Amino acid sequence: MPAGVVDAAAKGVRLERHAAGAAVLLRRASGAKQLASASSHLLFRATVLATLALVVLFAVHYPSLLSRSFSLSAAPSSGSPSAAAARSRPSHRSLLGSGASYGGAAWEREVRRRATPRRDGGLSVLVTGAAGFVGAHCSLALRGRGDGVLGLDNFNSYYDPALKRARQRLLASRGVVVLDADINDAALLERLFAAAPFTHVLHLAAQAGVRYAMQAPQTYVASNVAGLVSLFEVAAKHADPQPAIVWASSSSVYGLNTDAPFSEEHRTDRPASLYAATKKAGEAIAYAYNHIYGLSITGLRFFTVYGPWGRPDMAYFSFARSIVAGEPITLFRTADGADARRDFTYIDDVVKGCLGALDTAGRSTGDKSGKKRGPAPLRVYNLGNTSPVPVTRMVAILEKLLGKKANKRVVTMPSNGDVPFTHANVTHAARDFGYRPATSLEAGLRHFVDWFVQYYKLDIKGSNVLAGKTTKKKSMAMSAAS
Ligand SMILES: O=C(O)[C@H]1O[C@H](OP(=O)(O)OP(=O)(O)OC[C@H]2O[C@@H](n3ccc(=O)[nH]c3=O)[C@H](O)[C@@H]2O)[C@H](O)[C@@H](O)[C@H]1O
Repeated sequence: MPAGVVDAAAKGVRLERHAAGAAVLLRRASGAKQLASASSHLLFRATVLATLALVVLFAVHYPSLLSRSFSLSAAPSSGSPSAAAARSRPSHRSLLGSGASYGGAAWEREVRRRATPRRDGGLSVLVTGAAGFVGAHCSLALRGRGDGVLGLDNFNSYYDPALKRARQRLLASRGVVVLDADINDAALLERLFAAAPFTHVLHLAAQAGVRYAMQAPQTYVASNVAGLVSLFEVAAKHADPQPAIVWASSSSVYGLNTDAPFSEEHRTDRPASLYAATKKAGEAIAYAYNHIYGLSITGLRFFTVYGPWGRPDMAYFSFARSIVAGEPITLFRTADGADARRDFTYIDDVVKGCLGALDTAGRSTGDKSGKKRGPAPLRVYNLGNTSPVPVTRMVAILEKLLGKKANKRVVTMPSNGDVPFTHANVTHAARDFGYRPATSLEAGLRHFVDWFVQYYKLDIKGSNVLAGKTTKKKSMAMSAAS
């Protein structure tokens, strides 16, 4: 075969191959096109279905977001507060989410609404530790007089979180929302201050308990030092306007002070526990933030606060439980055989002190730019009862109220942070905001035991609590406050 023919034939074969290849490519291309078109149909349908599902989900949850959760109108009826609280759902959780999920326009609107006072000249207060003992009582009192209140609490398990949840439900039933949030979550605090112009912060979130500090020292640093700094930082640098801050210090800062009664002028440089040391550190930190940023700061030194809805870790509460259960209680005596004494202070008196401190807290003088216009108030007050009582006397009152003898074991006070006595001088608080403690330990414990028996649904025969002997109205003051 001539070479040209061979070439032509070869070219023809190549051309045929190319043609065949092109046909295959074309077929593949058209297949791909069909596939792409089928996929886009599928994608379109999936998008439509997903959108529909989202619409349905939103429709189901929207009411809980804005109405059910915030129309917290189911007030506890008569009967035990716990039962009433259990009937009221913790719906604000679904409403306000938790932690990082907080935010959005609807959330901000609701934060603002909660923070808005309902009376002329009312305060707008962010309460930290609002599901705690003092926090819950103060939140209700503030709300009851028409101030705007928004609470937050991290619901830690230092003591039974179920009690904190019960307080939260009670507050919810009175229109106070408590967010699940930690004071160390600076981003959340910033969002809160961006959403609402809080005029005041009542900062009660803390790691409490004197003796527990031996077991869990870091939790004290995290809450009482790092948490305090976190709050001060946001209040100083992000809040506009800067709020005035009233916060919980402690009688324990007097430590091994022997001058009595304890005055704010006495030395507080001998803390006997890490708890006391963190509260003392808090007072120094407050000084620095006041000095640098012009934050108005008031520290309140609480003296062994007790009452209904109290803290189960405290002696009066745990002793009551042990007496009812027939279990032994351990009483501490000093090395020279003296009874430990405490200036037990009733919760209603402390609430009045907290509100008085808020009402008289002057304004902060700084702004977000870091400038301050002049000195801002820096205050510290004792909130005690001014009449120390031996712990043995406290036990005797409980025995009488519960109609049952305690099984007592007396030991020498271990060196775990305890102090032998506390005794408050409250002349400064009396002078500046009319603080006058008015509740004897007998009366206060009666209110506590009344609540205690109802909350835990105890049926105590022979006690002085039931059979209408107590002033129910008074002991249920917190649940009745609105
Ligand atoms: O004022 C405060 O700043 C602190 O008050 C509270 O501390 P305290 O005054 O130590 O209260 P609390 O534990 O109820 O012990 C009371 C008495 O019972 C004695 N006590 C205690 C336990 C025990 O098993 N036996 C006993 O005899 C004990 O020796 C003491 O004499 C808060 O807990 C604390 O968070 C902080 O707020």
